Amino acid sequence: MAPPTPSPRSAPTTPHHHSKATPTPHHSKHRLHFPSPNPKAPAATDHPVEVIGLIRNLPADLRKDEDGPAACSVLEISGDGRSLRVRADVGYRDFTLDGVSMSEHEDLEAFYRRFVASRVEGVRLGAKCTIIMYGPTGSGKSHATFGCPKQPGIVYRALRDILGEGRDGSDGSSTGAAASANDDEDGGFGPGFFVHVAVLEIYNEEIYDLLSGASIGGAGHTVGLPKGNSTPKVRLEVLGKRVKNARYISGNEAGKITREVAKVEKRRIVKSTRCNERSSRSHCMIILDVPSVGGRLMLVDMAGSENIEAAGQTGLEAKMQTAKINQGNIALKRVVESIANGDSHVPFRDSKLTMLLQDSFEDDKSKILMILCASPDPKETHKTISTLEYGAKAKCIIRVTRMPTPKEKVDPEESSLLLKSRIVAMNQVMYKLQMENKLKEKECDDARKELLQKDAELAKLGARLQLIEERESEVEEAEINLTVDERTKTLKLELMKMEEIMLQQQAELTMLKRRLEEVELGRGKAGEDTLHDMDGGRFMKRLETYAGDPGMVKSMDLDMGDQQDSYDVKEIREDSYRHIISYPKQSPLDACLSDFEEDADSSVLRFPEKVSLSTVFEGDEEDIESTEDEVDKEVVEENMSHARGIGCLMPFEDSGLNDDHDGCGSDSKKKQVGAEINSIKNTIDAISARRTCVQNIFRLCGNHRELSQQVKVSSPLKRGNQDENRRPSSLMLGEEYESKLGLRLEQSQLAPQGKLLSESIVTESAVSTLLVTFASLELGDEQKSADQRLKRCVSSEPPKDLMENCSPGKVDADDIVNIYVKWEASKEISGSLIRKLKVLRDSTLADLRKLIDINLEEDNKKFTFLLLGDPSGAPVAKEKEARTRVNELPICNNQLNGRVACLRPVKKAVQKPDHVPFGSLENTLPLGLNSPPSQVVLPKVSQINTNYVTGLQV
Ligand SMILES: Nc1ncnc2c1ncn2[C@@H]1O[C@H](COP(=O)(O)OP(=O)(O)OP(=O)(O)O)[C@@H](O)[C@H]1O
Repeated sequence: MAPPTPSPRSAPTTPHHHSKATPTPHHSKHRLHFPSPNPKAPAATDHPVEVIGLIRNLPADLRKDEDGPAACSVLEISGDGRSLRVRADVGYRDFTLDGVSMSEHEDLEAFYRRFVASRVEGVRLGAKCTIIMYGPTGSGKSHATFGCPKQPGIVYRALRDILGEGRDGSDGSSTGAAASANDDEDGGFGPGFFVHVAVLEIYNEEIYDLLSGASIGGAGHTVGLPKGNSTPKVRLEVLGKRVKNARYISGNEAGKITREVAKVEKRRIVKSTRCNERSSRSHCMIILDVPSVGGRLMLVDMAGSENIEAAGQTGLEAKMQTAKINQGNIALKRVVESIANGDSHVPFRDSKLTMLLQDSFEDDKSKILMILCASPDPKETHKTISTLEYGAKAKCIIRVTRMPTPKEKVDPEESSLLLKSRIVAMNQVMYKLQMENKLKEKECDDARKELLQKDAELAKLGARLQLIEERESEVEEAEINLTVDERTKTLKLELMKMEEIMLQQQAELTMLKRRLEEVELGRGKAGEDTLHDMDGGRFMKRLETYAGDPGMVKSMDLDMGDQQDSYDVKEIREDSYRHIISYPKQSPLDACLSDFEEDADSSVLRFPEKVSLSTVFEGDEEDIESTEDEVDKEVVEENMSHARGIGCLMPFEDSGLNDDHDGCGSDSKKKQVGAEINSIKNTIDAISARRTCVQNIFRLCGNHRELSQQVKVSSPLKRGNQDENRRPSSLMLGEEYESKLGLRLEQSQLAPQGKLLSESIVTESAVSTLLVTFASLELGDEQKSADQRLKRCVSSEPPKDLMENCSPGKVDADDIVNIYVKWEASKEISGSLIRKLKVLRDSTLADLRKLIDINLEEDNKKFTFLLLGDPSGAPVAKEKEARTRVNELPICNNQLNGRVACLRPVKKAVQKPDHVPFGSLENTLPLGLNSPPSQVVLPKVSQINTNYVTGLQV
């Protein structure tokens, strides 16, 4: 027993009954165009494909088997007539279809009327129907489509039904030709209908127009049909789902159209096969349009779906042809299966046949009637089963009818529930939004509070900052005020101290002046009247005043230990500048002073810068030589000048000046003067130790310059408009000391003028020594004896020792060394020659320093000797200067008596006290040659002691 054939869930029992079926699990776009919003609601479905089984009768040869029993049909209708049972050797299979018709029981007319007429009627009314003849070769497809001479096929019957020619329908055995004849007789009855008929052939996947080129005649309304039958078929192109430029037969006469169609049907390619003597090798499609109502009927007679082996085709062309035929069949099978399975893709484009059938499957108004042709021959059982299986699947194709949209139809309950749910959802959303809003408001409040708190903190910080700034400003101001107060106090104290010092100095000066005046007055009474004419008398008084001042003695005693200075002075007293005091030839003292002044003036005129110091010379040898020559020349001139009035350190016997003083050069006088000089010299030696006391005197007096300045103001030596500031310091000193001493050497009291001028060699040191001696005599126990000796010296008898010391025989020219003083070359100083000095060979650098100090400005007095005289030479420590002799200095320009004293300035860091709001009190005492005598400035406070010491180095 064969297994039951699978049937659709709700297969229609009758071909005309369209029962509603539940949707199949296979949903495709072809079935679910408008899904129902409510799945519970029944869906309006439709079966677009009806499957009808058409079982031909057994071939005549099988029914009339003379040698054996007739073949038995393997097919039989079961059940309600819609199931077909296929019998096999081992069983059967039942296939439920929409209808089954067996030719042996029902002819074509009955079949048509039972299964097709209703469809055609629909087409006539405007429906669209596609009738597909499917089945293996020889199963009667063509026979059912076109009929036979006795029984017209479905095409002709449809034409008749549409055009009204087949109302009687009784002649079911009439063929196409017969029908055509009858039509001619009837003359047609469908004046209201008009049809277009096109006949196409699909062969080897090409579409041919069977009407094109066909010889069509008759009374039919034909369009574009050429006459003659020899014209080859025209191949058509497919444009979308339709063919392009297909010819058609138009008319309302069924007979005529039938005849024409019957003619062109003959043009189909047929071939005799083992299964079919006239097997169709192509698919034939007849399209009948009813344009007045829009109906369309498509009849498709498919080629046999046999396999190649079964078809008995041999050869490559035959196999290819069979393959092409099967391609259409297979494509249609796939389309049906895809639609039935609900696939998203339906392979309509796999073949030309399916392309033209696409509208039939997709159009909702289109119905498909699939007629499964089968043969009851037992040999064709497997084909029959295959065809039925295919039909059964096509029957499963359903199409969901259009359902109203939700807008068009809304279920009130559903709408209510939906609205309620929506309301609930909206309430929930609103509640959520409200909560979020509250949360946001809370956060906003917190942020606002935090912001306010931050603002408050910021305000506090600002206030605190302002307070701190105010406090800082107050503290700073207080500190500044305190500092200013402290500095003000300090400055006031310093100022007070300075004022006290100044007052004290002024008091001391006043006292000293008063003492000096008293001394001068005392001396004036006791001394010669001539001394009162000169300012030097006042100096005598001052010295006497000092001598009577116990405070002075006391202060002088404090400096008694400065033996080094006294030693130095002693060393240089005869080694420094040597000048011959010139005295007038005629009058004893006036002439002397006159000559002295003349000499001084001349010296000033001649030696503004180089009385004892030479002019600047460069380091070049030629310059040095020229400078040396110039210096020598000047020295000679100086000697010559001194020979005339003043003279220089020269041997007495060589001076030649003795001859110039006739009447004054007696031997007795000479001896007397020499003895006096010797005496003075001895006295100088004796009181050299008291020099410190004199220095203290000068210190108390301010300094010797001040005294000299005061003396010079009242000195008769100051005459005319000559600038005494230009005088050489040596001359000034000599003049000063002379004035201070009240030294008036009268001609009668001295040696003969000529002798004296030439032989009285009084150096500045000697004069200073005289002063020192005098002062010492005034101050010490030996004052009177010294005074007497000085009086003798200045009166008529010069000390013998002095004369001896100053004798020309004791000062040899070889003992004099010319010292060329120069600065060490540097960025600030060019290293040029400063002065030329003459010193004794035994002199030390300390002696030389004293001489240099006299001729240097105050600011340049700090220097260091360079022993080698070269800038690269080793500096000499100051404490070693007293032990270093000038001979150790380098020789200048190969001169045995020439030495170079190279000075390296000592840079002193002057720090001005920043807290002193006043200008510094500069010590601009006229130490230099160019300093104006009128400037009397107190020394710096911080350098008072130093300056005093420096001032005493003279
Ligand atoms: N119901 C029927 N009654 C009488 N003869 C029939 C019937 N069906 C088919 N035949 C005959 O069988 C032969 C084959 O039929 P037909 O050509 O229609 O087969 P087919 O399915 O079209 O084959 P193919 O696919 O090869 O064209 C024809 O000679 C035809 O006259």
